[in-house]
Amino acid sequence: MDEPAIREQLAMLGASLFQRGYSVGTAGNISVRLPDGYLMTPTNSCLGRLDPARISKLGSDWSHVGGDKPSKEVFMHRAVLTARPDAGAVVHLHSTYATAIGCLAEPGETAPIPPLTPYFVMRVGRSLPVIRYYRPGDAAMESDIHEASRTAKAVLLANHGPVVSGKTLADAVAAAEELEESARLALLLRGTPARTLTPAQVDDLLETFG
Ligand SMILES: O=C(CO)COP(=O)(O)O
Ligand SMILES: [Zn+2]
Repeated sequence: MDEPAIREQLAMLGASLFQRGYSVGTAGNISVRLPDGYLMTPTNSCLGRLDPARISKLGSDWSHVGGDKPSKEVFMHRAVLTARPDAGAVVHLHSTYATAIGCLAEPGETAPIPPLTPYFVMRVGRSLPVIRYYRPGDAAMESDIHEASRTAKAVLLANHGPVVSGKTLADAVAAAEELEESARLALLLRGTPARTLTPAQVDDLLETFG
């Protein structure tokens, strides 16, 4: 896909996430890797009303080269895209159930959402590291997210929300949706003796689809 088509797709998927309640107000941001840099949603923009022509463009050195002023979370996106050379896009949301899990007093460090269903394992993977709270836009979060992203497709920012990568923008969006549904299941089943997938079943999924 060329850059104009990716801009259109970004606006279309942003609107789709917004319309279905995965993002409210001006929460969340999305980035896409390009051959000559990155596209990033503008700061304070609503994912439901992105103008393809005004989406921010950053050069390969992450400097702002076009469009509106980029998201304040450039450091968050840079952390993931530099740690994961295979990742083509990053979606950050404040989706309700994943964020709720990130607000638990003890969400756990690496597996705040258990492997309840195959698609969670296939889309998000084995681990979901929890990153300690940082103020939105704080450049200090970059090293923690970078380190965790070397081995995890997605991380959960405590008291803030998920950050999910994918090979393509469509993959990253699908993984963010799957993560939210799994968080919802995990909270629905909280306190109920649920059956999770076994380590062997998780291995089988990752060997087959990973
Ligand atoms: O989700 C957000 C902050 O974490 C939204 O910030 P931006 O509007 O700067 O992208
Ligand atoms: Zn945020």
